[in-house]
Amino acid sequence: MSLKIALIQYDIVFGNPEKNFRNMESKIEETLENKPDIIVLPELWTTGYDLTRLDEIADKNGEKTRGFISALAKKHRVNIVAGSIAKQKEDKVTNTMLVFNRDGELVHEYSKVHLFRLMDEEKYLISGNTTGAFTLEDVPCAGFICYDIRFPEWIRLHAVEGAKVLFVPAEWPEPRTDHWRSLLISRAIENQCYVVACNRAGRDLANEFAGHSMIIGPWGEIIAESGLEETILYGEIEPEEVEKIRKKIPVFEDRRTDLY
Ligand SMILES: O=C(O)CCC(=O)C(=O)O
Repeated sequence: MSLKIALIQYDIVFGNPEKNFRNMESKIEETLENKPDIIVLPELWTTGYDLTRLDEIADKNGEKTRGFISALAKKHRVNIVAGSIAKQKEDKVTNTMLVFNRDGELVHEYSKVHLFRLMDEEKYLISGNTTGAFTLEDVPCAGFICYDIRFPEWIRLHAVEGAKVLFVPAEWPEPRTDHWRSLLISRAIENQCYVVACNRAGRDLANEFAGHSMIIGPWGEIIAESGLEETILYGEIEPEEVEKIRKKIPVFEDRRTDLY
């Protein structure tokens, strides 16, 4: 079974959830002519990195985003890996990924485990401590957020437990585009799985972002890759391929768990 993916490499309007919700609705609708099975959004797409105003603009209990994405997923019968949002619960804010199935049900919630100090995340957010694993279309998947991809041991845990597709929403800055590309390709090769990574486009007050959203296969091959600009990137994945690659080079069987 192949799955069609659409990645919305969106230029987030800084600190303006209302505009971002409006824009995202039309972007999601724009993907529909390609009949995607899964739509993927970038990190913190409702607010961008407007961290000093989170009191005002974070989504209280994630309710607004949940209602909005759930309705679109159900209406269009499409799975949506809804990037991440600043989710406020009592006085704490997390950088939280939400995943919805074609019935509009929330099937997964994951808060970024590794906070990125270079962008002051640890001053305004608290980290998550739950698994990235979930199932979509009967395929075992896992989700991580941006800086998380620098922690192969965290991602490995999920691959060992069976994840075949790794989703990565991000706001990755342009000066480290090489790191972004190399880390994503490495995570795909070493874990012998698909990597579906949706970065934002554009700039905010402090950073220009890298774009270069990517779909990478379990052999490390680039299935689709965008440039810097705002765009929608399309590609197809075949989760059964993962088993073939894992049989060809049985990395998981060859691990020396007696040593490490
Ligand atoms: O690790 C990096 O270089 C970028 C990470 C990042 O921008 C983030 O986690 O938001």
